[in-house]
Amino acid sequence: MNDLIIAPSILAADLARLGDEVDQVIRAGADWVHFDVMDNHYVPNLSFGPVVCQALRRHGIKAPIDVHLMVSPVDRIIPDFAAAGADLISFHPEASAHVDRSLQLIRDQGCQTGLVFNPATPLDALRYVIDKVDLILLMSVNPGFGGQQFLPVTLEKLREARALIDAQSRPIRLEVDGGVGPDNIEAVVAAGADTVVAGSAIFGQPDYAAVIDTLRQRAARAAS
Ligand SMILES: O=C(CO)[C@@H](O)[C@H](O)COP(=O)(O)O
Repeated sequence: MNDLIIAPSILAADLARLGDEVDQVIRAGADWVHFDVMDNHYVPNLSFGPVVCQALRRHGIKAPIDVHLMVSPVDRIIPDFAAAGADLISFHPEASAHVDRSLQLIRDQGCQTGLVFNPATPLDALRYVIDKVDLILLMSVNPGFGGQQFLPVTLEKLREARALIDAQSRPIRLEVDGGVGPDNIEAVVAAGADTVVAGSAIFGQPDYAAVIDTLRQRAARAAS
């Protein structure tokens, strides 16, 4: 398995102290910053946009920023996030009229690409574009809110996505997002995830290093 990447979702951080929260969670051992963008249209909630991403870069955050667009349409905002310092930009195929074009647009801006699948969305869109995808993100909750319960059907879908990825000749990361924490990280990693988003499981604890350490230890059990 690839090295495990832990990407705390800043949606669950104390947003009044966002720069310090991100510094703290990266110092505590997190790998990426997961940046959830909600537009009150594709999902029934509103979060933050490129200016906040840029503010994190200006604050001095060097860790990769993994932008998850829960917006429709997607193309107009992609260059803004690339300019704001995103490293990877993911979107939902049903939110883009031209999935191939949106993936190419992300690449043209110098970022890595991700396609995101809601719990009830099949992986079909990958069939014709997998050669342009650097990361597959499986939602294990319906998107729009942090702090929801993990949907167990995701495990089967992770296995399906893992088989697809393993049949490719180039690396693609498999990320899971929603309701993931110490109680189920072993199961998601055993099912094929190599990149784990966790919001409330990390920011809801007083000691970020302790919870990230627990997540890594439990994930390692999947390999043994
Ligand atoms: O994209 C989303 C929700 O739409 C996620 O990134 C959640 O924000 C993860 O939060 P937890 O379920 O880990 O609290």
